[in-house]
Amino acid sequence: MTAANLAGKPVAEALLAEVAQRAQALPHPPRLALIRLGEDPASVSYVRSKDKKAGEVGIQSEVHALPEDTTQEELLSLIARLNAEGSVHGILVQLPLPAHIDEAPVLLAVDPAKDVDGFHPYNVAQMWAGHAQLNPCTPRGILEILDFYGVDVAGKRAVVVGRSEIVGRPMAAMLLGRDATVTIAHSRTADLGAVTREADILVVAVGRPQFITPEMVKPGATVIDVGINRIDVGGKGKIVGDVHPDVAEVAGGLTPVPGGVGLLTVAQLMANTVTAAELQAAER
Ligand SMILES: Nc1nc(=O)c2c([nH]1)NC[C@@H]1CN(c3ccc(C(=O)N[C@@H](CCC(=O)O)C(=O)O)cc3)C=[N+]21
Repeated sequence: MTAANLAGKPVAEALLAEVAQRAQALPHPPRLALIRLGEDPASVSYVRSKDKKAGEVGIQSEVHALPEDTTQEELLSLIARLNAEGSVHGILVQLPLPAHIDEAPVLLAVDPAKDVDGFHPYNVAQMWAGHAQLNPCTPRGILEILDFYGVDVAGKRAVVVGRSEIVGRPMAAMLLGRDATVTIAHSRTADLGAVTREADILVVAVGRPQFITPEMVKPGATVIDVGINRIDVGGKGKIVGDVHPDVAEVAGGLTPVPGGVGLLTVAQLMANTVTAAELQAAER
């Protein structure tokens, strides 16, 4: 068997086309503020691609590139200013933040209505309660992939490997919201392979290259690879996922890396920005 390639591109294109239409229909163009501290190359590149994609779908974006040594107070005062600015609909603080910044108060400072990452504790609680308006981009984008390729979720066994606040935990909440039977596995899970082999839908977000091998996968399962690991292969940089390529021989469907989930993370950020703008327009 060889797994269907669950490519992100057609899914992202369909979502972005809908987003562009919704942006057009608004009284004012949606506006997204992207905040980044320091010059971490991955963060620079991610923020650049978000900024570029926004322009393509009619979202006005602005990058606030602050120095690495920006203080917590300075960052909080920028967020307060953007919260108060009525024409700004979405605010994203790129993670990870430098070590001297305390992340929790920063996420708490973003107006929940402008929290296009879905990381504010109010939005996290709404999500677990099953009625969030703004969901974290990566797991929400994964639901778009499942829907696009016709993968049923209700009643299925879903296993999420990884318990991060930005992927694993919200993914579990959203799969539960779609009536899956959900298990969260992690680095301390005993006999991980026995757990992952139960999965009809296996979502892997552990940040370890090629960690999931074929014998850990139920034949025919849908496997979603969230990993983006930059590794060195014979002196050349290469991006690989958390799932070993041989898994394609047992899985029913597999997302590629690159070209899979990452594309949906960015597309879903655009969707969340338009949703935030729509909700704020309705408030006035
Ligand atoms: N506040 C915040 N929100 C985020 O949403 C957020 C963040 N911080 N910090 C870092 C992670 C990572 N992330 C990705 C964005 C785009 C791709 C992406 O475009 N991937 C492409 C290209 C891969 C590449 O060349 O790097 C692909 O998978 O094909 C991946 C990952 C957003 N994140």
